[in-house]
Amino acid sequence: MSLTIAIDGPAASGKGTIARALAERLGYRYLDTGLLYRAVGRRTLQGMAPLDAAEALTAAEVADADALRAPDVAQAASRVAAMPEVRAALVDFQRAFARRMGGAVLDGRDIGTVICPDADVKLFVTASDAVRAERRFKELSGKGHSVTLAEVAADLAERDRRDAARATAPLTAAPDAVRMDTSTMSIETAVETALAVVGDALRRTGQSAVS
Ligand SMILES: Nc1ncnc2c1ncn2[C@@H]1O[C@H](COP(=O)(O)OP(=O)(O)OP(=O)(O)O)[C@@H](O)[C@H]1O
Ligand SMILES: Nc1ccn([C@@H]2O[C@H](COP(=O)(O)O)[C@@H](O)[C@H]2O)c(=O)n1
Repeated sequence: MSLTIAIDGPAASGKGTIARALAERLGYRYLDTGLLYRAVGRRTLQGMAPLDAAEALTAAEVADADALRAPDVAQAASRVAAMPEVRAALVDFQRAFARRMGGAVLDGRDIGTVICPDADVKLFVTASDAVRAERRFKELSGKGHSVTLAEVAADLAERDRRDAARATAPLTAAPDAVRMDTSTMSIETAVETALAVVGDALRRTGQSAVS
């Protein structure tokens, strides 16, 4: 037996960093569900209509990950993510991924609330607005994007507002999620804190703890 781990939170809170590290330490598969919405958003920037599920998944697989990380793609992703038909088209793929044998870690905005409401572990990862903006600014500048800290902060604020306000699957913590504020945590501390929560779930379900 193995676990399904759902990690949600606002943009640049560090959930992907934690999710990837957990998947690596546990030998689970990892799905960054934001990439699905980014792929759909990118296609709309290219003048195409929002896609059906199969096309979205292909777009996420074939698109160059760095291109999907661009700030205009993030905004487009957040706009298409507010469309119920786009979300509906992506549900089955995400749920099937979570159910496959061998354990899975998924991160996004609605994993613990809508995609995997029965997940064994739910984390809701946050950090202060200033810390998130600083982290994303560093990341984008490091990849050669020409952005200012103020632009990055405005982008995050607009996406968070839209993601939390939409009617379908808004960004919110599941009532049973463990909240983690990573504002003052190093990456190592954040990963160890998440691993401790996973360790509790493994013991609860009679499985051996993470080594
Ligand atoms: N605890 C931390 N301390 C310092 N930097 C961090 C920490 N956690 C993550 N980062 C850095 O912050 C940036 C954003 O992290 P990450 O991509 O994990 O966020 P995210 O919540 O998955 O964002 P998004 O939803 O936009 O994909 C990355 O550059 C990452 O290396
Ligand atoms: N489960 C999810 C995942 C993402 N979104 C939307 O996609 C945008 C980009 O996501 P990142 O995690 O890559 O930043 C995000 O702002 C959301 O609008 C979503 O709705 N549900």
